Amino acid sequence: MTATPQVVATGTAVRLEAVTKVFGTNDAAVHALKGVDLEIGTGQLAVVLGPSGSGKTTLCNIIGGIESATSGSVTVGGESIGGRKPGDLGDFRRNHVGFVFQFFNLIPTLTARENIEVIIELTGRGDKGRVAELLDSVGLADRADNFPSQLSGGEQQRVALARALATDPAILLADEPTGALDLDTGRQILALLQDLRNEGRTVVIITHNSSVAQIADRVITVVDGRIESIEDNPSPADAATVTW
Ligand SMILES: Nc1ncnc2c1ncn2[C@@H]1O[C@H](COP(=O)(O)OP(=O)(O)OP(=O)(O)O)[C@@H](O)[C@H]1O
Repeated sequence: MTATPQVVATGTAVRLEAVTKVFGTNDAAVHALKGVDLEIGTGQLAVVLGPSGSGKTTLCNIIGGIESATSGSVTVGGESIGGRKPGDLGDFRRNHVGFVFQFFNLIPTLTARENIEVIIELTGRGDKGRVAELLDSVGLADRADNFPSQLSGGEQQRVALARALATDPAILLADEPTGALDLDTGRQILALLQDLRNEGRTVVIITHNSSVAQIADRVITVVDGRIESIEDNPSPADAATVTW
């Protein structure tokens, strides 16, 4: 009798080849990425680690179509975006990517529900009838009518996560999602991100916190604009056990 084959990632969600990014020109040029090659599989949770200024956010922004690469090839969700300017990538972002940021970036004059609805209106993707379900999925069913100022940091990050999911993105990019949170609250956000990975979504977490790498399928370390290492972890830790 043959063993049942283990189902692993079925494709490539992100592929970067020889990607460079230079900000500014001549004497003022900053070489933020100096030839980056990497792959992230569909349904993987990848953590991009690196010290401050190493190029993590630049990498995240290029994957998400917020910045364009100076050179190299960038393929995300099957779309080749390497040579395209951010202004031409609106459809790409709407169709493929959800973003979560360190400081939540909620609109202060809108309630939790409205912060999600506005993204559905702006992108034309998602279903306003699912907003309550989205808030429930991040444990905030009873806070829909609260403004950001009435929510804790962790709760605001949950709203931001629900907002990112409203358009049903194939890839979720989270730049320092626990950076403004205490340990317990940060762990809860990591657990939600891990749940999304377990549901088959591709999740990329950018952080300088090496403890977060414990929950990753793939750990990509960036140093001084270059990939220092890419390591695969066959048995990622449960987010609830991670500490820092
Ligand atoms: N718009 C910009 N103009 C000029 N230089 C930039 C710009 N954005 C980033 N840089 C530079 O590119 C390099 C990489 O920055 P990046 O923000 O990607 O690093 P990071 O690893 O995310 O850092 P941190 O952890 O501190 O956020 C840094 O030297 C930074 O100063």
